[in-house]
Amino acid sequence: MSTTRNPFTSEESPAAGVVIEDLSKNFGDHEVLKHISLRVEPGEIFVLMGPSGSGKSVLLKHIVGLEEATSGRVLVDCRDANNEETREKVRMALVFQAGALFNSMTVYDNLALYPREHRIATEAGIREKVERALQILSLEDTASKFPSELSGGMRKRVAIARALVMEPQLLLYDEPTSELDPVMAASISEIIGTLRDEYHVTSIVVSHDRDLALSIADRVGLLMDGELIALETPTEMRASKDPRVIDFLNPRIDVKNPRFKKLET
Ligand SMILES: Nc1ncnc2c1ncn2[C@@H]1O[C@H](COP(=O)(O)OP(=O)(O)OP(=O)(O)O)[C@@H](O)[C@H]1O
Repeated sequence: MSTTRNPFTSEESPAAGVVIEDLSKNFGDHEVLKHISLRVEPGEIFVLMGPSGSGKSVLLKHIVGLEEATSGRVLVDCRDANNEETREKVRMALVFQAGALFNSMTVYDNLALYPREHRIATEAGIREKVERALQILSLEDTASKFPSELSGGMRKRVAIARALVMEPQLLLYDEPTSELDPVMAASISEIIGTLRDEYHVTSIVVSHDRDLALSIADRVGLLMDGELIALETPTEMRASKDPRVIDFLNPRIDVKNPRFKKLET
C-alpha cells in the first residue's frame, strides 16, 4: 500500500483508495448512474469529466457518503462509503466549487476551524498546521484577510489549504478551476499535481477543464449520460478513436446549427 507523507508532521499515514463496484443510482425513474465500476489507486490523481448533467457530482456524493446507491457499492479505504464509521476513520476533504469559506472569518480562522472543533491539536499546534498550509499554497500574506477581500483564484487556494489542514488521505475537488482565468486555472492544476507528487494524497477531481485533465491526471474517466464510456490515461484519451471522446475533447462550434436550438425542438 502506498503511504501519505504527512506535510505537517513526520507521521506516515496510508493514502486512501476508492473502489466502485457496479454502482447504479436512480432518482425516481431517472437512471442517473449506470453500472459504474472503477478503482482509484492510493496516491493517484483521477479526473472525472463529462458533459453537464452526466452524473459527475452524484458520483462524487456517493464517494463521500452523501448519497446511497440504488445497487452496487462504493468502498473508501476498503470501508463502505455509507458507513458512519468510514467518515470517522478515513480523512476525506472536499474542495467545493465555490470554495465554501465562511465570509465572517479571516482566512486564518477558516483554516483553524476544523482542527479547533475536533481538538486535534493545541492552539500552538494548530498555528503550525495553518501556517504550513498557507505556505504550501503561497498564501502567507492572506492570513488576516477576509475571503471577500480575495480574488476567486486565491479563494480556491484557501479552500485547498483548508482541506490540507485536515491532513487528508483523500482529497476530492469539485470543479476546482471553474470561473478562473487560464493562468490561474493552470496554477491550481499545478498545485493539485504538486500535492500528489510531494505528499501522495489520493485526489479525485471533477472537472470540465480538458487541460487540467490531460496534464495532471494519472487516469481520466469520461461519464456520458450516467455511463462511464472511457477510463484511460491522458495519452490513451488523446489517441482515442471513439467519436464520443473525440467530440467531447474537441467540441466544434457550429453557429449555423446551434445545439440549444436542437434541444428546444
Ligand atoms: N437529488 C436529486 N434528485 C433528483 N435528481 C437529481 C438529484 N441530484 C442530481 N439529480 C439529477 O442527476 C443528473 C446528474 O446530475 P449531476 O449534478 O451529477 O450532473 P453533473 O455531471 O455534475 O453536471 P454539472 O457538470 O452541470 O455540474 C441530473 O439530471 C440531475 O438533475
